[in-house]
Amino acid sequence: MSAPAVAVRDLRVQLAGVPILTGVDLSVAAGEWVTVIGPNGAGKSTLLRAVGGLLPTEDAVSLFGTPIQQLRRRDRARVVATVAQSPVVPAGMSVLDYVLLGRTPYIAPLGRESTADLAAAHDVLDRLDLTGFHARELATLSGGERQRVFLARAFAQGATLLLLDEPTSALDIGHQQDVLELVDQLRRAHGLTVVATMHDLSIAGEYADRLVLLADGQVAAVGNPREVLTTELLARHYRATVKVIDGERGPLVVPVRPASAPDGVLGRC
Ligand SMILES: Nc1ncnc2c1ncn2[C@@H]1O[C@H](COP(=O)(O)OP(=O)(O)OP(=O)(O)O)[C@@H](O)[C@H]1O
Repeated sequence: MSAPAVAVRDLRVQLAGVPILTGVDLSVAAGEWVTVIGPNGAGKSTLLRAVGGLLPTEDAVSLFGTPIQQLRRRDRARVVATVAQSPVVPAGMSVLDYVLLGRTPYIAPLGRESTADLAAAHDVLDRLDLTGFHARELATLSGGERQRVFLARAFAQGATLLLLDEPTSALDIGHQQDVLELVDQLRRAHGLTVVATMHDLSIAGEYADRLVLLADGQVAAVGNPREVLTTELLARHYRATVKVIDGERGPLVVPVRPASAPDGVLGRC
């Protein structure tokens, strides 16, 4: 049997001396789409950063059977592409140059991008509805346009594992669907594995094979969307009053105004 795309065993992460993740286990099969959900501060982004090799994790994280700390930077970039929640935008950089950063693992040190690299960059820009944006300075784009450029860079990287931290948070409903359908098409066409985080629970359930509910730095539930998106689990871990409706592609989660404000509601604002 082949190694899972992602294997996380007893992952513990402390930041500034504070335990953020405490004993997280997660296994994601090659080709699978897993979305991590959970309330603010649960540790979702931290988990993605650890899986992407952006935090020291000793031997707790392996990608396709190799402990991530053993992968050299260039090799790791061919395996895993990460779209962070708020990537740093280099000052003065054009959209095309930013997307071409995704081709770095394929360009020789001190070399220049090839025609194939340029074609790959233009192709992803077209697919993400960004034709004509290549010469624009990244900093001048709207939030949603910029978010699609961040995704374009990750797609251009041609990695087999995509880590997407709230990839559609700035997108209008149409572009949300376009982007997630594109991720799913790429996944099916190229056997990509996707690990995402999302706050929109209905969308999370419509696209993911499995959901992982993270709460207080621990896995509180894992399973298919119907198993995880239940009124009980969402009330317990989000302190939210919701209705869960049976949708064609998975459960749809609708927030409903509680009969009275739950205890501590002001403390959450
Ligand atoms: N560098 C850091 N130093 C100290 N604490 C940190 C650091 N980075 C994150 N944290 C804390 O770790 C906890 C988890 O953060 P994380 O960003 O992983 O949560 P999240 O589940 O992605 O939250 P959200 O849904 O709000 O994006 C939070 O309490 C956050 O304040």
